Amino acid sequence: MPSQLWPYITPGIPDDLFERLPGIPLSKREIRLLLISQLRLQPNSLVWDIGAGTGTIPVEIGLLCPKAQIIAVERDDEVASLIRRNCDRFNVKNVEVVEASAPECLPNLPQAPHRVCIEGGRPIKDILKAVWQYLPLQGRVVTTAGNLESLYAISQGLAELHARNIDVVQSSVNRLEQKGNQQIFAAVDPIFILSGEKLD
Ligand SMILES: C[S@@+](CC[C@H](N)C(=O)[O-])C[C@H]1O[C@@H](n2cnc3c(N)ncnc32)[C@H](O)[C@@H]1O
Repeated sequence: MPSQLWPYITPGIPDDLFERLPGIPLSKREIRLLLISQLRLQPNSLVWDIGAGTGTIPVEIGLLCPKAQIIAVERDDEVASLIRRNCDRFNVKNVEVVEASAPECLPNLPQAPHRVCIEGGRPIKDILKAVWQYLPLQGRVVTTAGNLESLYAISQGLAELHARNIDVVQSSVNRLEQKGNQQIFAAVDPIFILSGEKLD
């Protein structure tokens, strides 16, 4: 592991330490922290990350829970390779990258995930409903919405699925940035983080 990446073994890895590909989104550090907190991980959790993108969530979970099994699902093959490289970069060994599209691939994944993070796939409500079929009792889903349409679709989906302990948090984060000769606070795009559990 390059020395600059050590000792990032706690959640909240700075965004610029991940390898990026142009145009491929990344959950910003502060949003990631909220998302990971909402996952309420356990040491041996089986976690599905649907639409894993740059791989920031699998890397963070892999470092936090080295005994967990993390399945990173990504439909784009170049992006899937990026996830593998980011896992190598942080020496994360417990992530399996599945190059496939959800929800079609769900029957072929290791079954009965304790935790599912959904950050990709449209329509999002259909992905949520498909994932729910594979969730065991006590299982928990965390998903994000960056716009009103997704927020509405996910809330409606959670309600229709009779999800319990529904939790919705909206981020409000400002970062200090240099602009010309001034330091200003720039807003990070607000994101809704929605969670729900399957209890019956
Ligand atoms: C917002 S990005 C995820 C960013 C990620 N959380 C991170 O911080 O690195 C969403 C990703 O989902 C992938 N995706 C979209 N629809 C998908 C689907 N149906 N199945 C699998 N991956 C999908 C996209 O290719 C994209 O890379």
